[in-house]
Amino acid sequence: MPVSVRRTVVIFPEHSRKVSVTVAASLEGTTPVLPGAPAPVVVAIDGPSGTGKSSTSKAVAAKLGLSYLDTGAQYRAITWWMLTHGVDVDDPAAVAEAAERPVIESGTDPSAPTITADGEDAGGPIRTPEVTAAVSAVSAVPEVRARITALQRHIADSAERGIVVEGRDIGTTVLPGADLKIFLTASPEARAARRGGELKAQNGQADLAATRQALLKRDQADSSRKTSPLAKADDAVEVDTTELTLEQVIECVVTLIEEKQRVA
Ligand SMILES: Nc1ncnc2c1ncn2[C@@H]1O[C@H](COP(=O)(O)OP(=O)(O)OP(=O)(O)O)[C@@H](O)[C@H]1O
Ligand SMILES: Nc1ccn([C@H]2C[C@H](O)[C@@H](COP(=O)(O)O)O2)c(=O)n1
Repeated sequence: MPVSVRRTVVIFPEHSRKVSVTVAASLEGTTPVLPGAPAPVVVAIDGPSGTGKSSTSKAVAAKLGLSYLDTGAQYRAITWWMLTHGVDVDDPAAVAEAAERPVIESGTDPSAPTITADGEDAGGPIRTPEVTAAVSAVSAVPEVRARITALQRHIADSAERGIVVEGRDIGTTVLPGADLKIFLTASPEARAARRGGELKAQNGQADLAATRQALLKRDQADSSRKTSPLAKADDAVEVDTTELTLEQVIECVVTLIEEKQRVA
């Protein structure tokens, strides 16, 4: 819950002038909004699996003092809840009927994002192969999308300093009025190699061909569903990350945001 704290903050250091302001800061450490701070900026980052959305969005948000929302984690959390509550995830009617039941909560600190379902930490279980295999089917159900989209808009509206929201349909559907829209891409080979690197670190081995197949299968399901499929918004900036390091992608997005803020 927000509390009021008095802090002395140097707003114009170049003039050695200290200005004392009363700022609202949350006990969880949310950065306060200061007079003269840039206007809140809303950034949508979309793209297929393994293009670097999460890594880039988290780092950019941390650098610029913005909130961060991983919308894929929300779809994974509702999928995990359904799998553990006996809902048949291959039956769209059963999924639709259960869509309102779990309470899904996201923590938006980019240095420690969290996700819970009915208060239970879902951060680990949502990354299991079972959830990954079922999430495209669950997230295709319109009732699930309506519920999660409303939650995402509420979180974005509440972000005082601005937010980086990453997913598949943020620029097209969730936040069509975002200040900046980025669409990340990369070749299937590059994406498989990146995911393969993660799997190797976890299990000591990785089957690159199978990883590539699984990525493409999920892309196909996410791009072909009827309700808000994975798609680039007409006004999104496309960044092909195939030949870029993660640091270069982060720098590119930070520069695009700063340019937007300068002209705003
Ligand atoms: N430009 C890059 N060069 C090399 N590796 C990268 C790059 N961008 C991201 N990675 C690595 O690729 C892996 C996948 O990145 P990340 O999870 O950010 O992708 P994503 O688009 O969010 O995927 P998903 O949609 O499946 O969650 C991570 O291990 C990350 O460190
Ligand atoms: N805005 C979004 C975000 C995610 N999804 C679905 C489709 C993905 O396959 C799945 C998991 O996302 P990831 O954790 O891999 O980013 O969630 C979606 O439909 N819309």
